Amino acid sequence: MINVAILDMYDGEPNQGMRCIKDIISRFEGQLTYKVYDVRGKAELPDIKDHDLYISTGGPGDPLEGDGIWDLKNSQFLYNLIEWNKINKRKKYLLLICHSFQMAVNTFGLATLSRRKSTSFGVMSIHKTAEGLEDSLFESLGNPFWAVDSRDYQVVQPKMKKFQAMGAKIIALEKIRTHLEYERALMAIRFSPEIVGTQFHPEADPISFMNHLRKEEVKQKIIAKKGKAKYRTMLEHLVDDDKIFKTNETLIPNFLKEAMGNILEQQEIFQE
Ligand SMILES: NC(=O)CC[C@H](N)C(=O)O
Repeated sequence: MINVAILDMYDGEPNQGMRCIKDIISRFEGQLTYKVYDVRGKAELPDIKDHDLYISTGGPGDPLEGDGIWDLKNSQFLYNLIEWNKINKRKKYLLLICHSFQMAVNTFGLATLSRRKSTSFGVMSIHKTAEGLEDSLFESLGNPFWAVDSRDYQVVQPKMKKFQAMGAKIIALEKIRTHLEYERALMAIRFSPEIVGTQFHPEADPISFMNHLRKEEVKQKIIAKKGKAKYRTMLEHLVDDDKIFKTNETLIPNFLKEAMGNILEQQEIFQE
């Protein structure tokens, strides 16, 4: 049994992410269990030796802000993980979601983080790059594929020299936006063979998002900002089998299956 560390970045705020992540892990009954660490609320982070598999969640607020304690511990954790994987044969695997993805990009200095002109919220198309077409994380997903996006911040202007030095790759981008002044944001990065992250929410399931959209204040806000037609389209996208449902069923399971396979194989070959 492999014990997944869930690094909870929600800071005590109500969210759908934790339930969705636990739900996906529970599909691997008998193979995976999990333990939750309250990274922002309690500055809790596991010792790198304690787990082989990590999922770091989304969360509210500005990804460049911390309290000088938990955020530094988190950066240190990321550096430790990279270092560990450089020198050990038994690797550690990490999936970074949304807020965690943004923080990792900042820690490694891979791109610019900025506030968007308006919130991105809804079911969006995600576009694989040439490298993304070959990445195991996206196996069995179309191009584009669809995912829930929910954010005020964006990762733009990749520093390609930093990417090269780290061996990192951009594997997905935002849809092309018609206004020239908007840059196309990075939606997923393969940081290393073991570490991968997405700006969108691969854990989201249709139920969680539907419940959210049905809340009167959320509904009114979307209608006021985007119009009734857009609100209707969001609901339609939710029930399509090939959109959120497909991504929820595919992406994190791809990550978990590959990591589990590698962890078990390395355990067998490189016994202490
Ligand atoms: N859903 C998230 O994790 C949001 C990430 C970040 N706080 C933003 O607003 O951009």
